[in-house]
Amino acid sequence: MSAILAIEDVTVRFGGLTAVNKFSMAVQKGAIHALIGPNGAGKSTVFNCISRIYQPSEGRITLNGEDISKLKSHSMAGRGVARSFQNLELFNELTVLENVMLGAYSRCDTTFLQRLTPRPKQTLEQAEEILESTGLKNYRNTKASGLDFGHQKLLEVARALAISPQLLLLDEPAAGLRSREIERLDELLTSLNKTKGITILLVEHVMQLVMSISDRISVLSFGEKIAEGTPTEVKNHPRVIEAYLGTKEAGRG
Ligand SMILES: Nc1ncnc2c1ncn2[C@@H]1O[C@H](COP(=O)(O)OP(=O)(O)OP(=O)(O)O)[C@@H](O)[C@H]1O
Repeated sequence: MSAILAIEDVTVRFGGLTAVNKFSMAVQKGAIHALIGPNGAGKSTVFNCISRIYQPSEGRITLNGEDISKLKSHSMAGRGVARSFQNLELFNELTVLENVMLGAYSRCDTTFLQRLTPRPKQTLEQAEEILESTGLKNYRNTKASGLDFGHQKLLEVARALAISPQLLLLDEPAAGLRSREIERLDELLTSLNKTKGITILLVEHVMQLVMSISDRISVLSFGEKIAEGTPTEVKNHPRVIEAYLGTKEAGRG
């Protein structure tokens, strides 16, 4: 395997606060990689650097070897990088199908005029296929606002799939989901990874999902990487136990 995404010595400062400090991580092509850590550890900040919403103060980020550190966020879709957001960003008054179809137009390899002239057949067929694979087919004509929360989270993933991504960035996809919904998300992400070869990087607090689907996990605490490895390695790492439970003593308990 080779790295699809490499983060090298990235530091992010907000005024006097160092939110991320010399953070490095490599996501291998075809892997499911999770970025975890306690609240305020710097996970979303790293995510926002990758999707080019934040500019690192120092360091380099490469995608398939290309330095993307200076690119604008809208050019990421054209490079096959899709992301879902922590807070749902759906078009509530549009149907499930329309939401997915619109997702396809965030791929910015077209001019504005071309985007105003849709390719209905191609986009419709692709959207139907995504609804089938994400289990949303029966909700095709339901407004996004009419879905329950679990299906809205699935729709957020479905919309990201509309650009046929090579790398899918998911920001807390399991937040607020019930156990059965987490299992469904687990099956979906595993299937997207195994059958479509999509590399997935997720930030997530729900350990049931992280430990089940991840090939590799990186752990941030106070902006610094404290551990990295397989789920088993990370779960038993003393610094991870300490970061989550507060003290080494608590970790042993
Ligand atoms: N735009 C910003 N301006 C100033 N400070 C920020 C900004 N974004 C994040 N921070 C700060 O950077 C630190 C890391 O925040 P970040 O949101 O990346 O953590 P996180 O690990 O994603 O947390 P959570 O799990 O709660 O979402 C925090 O102290 C946060 O307050």
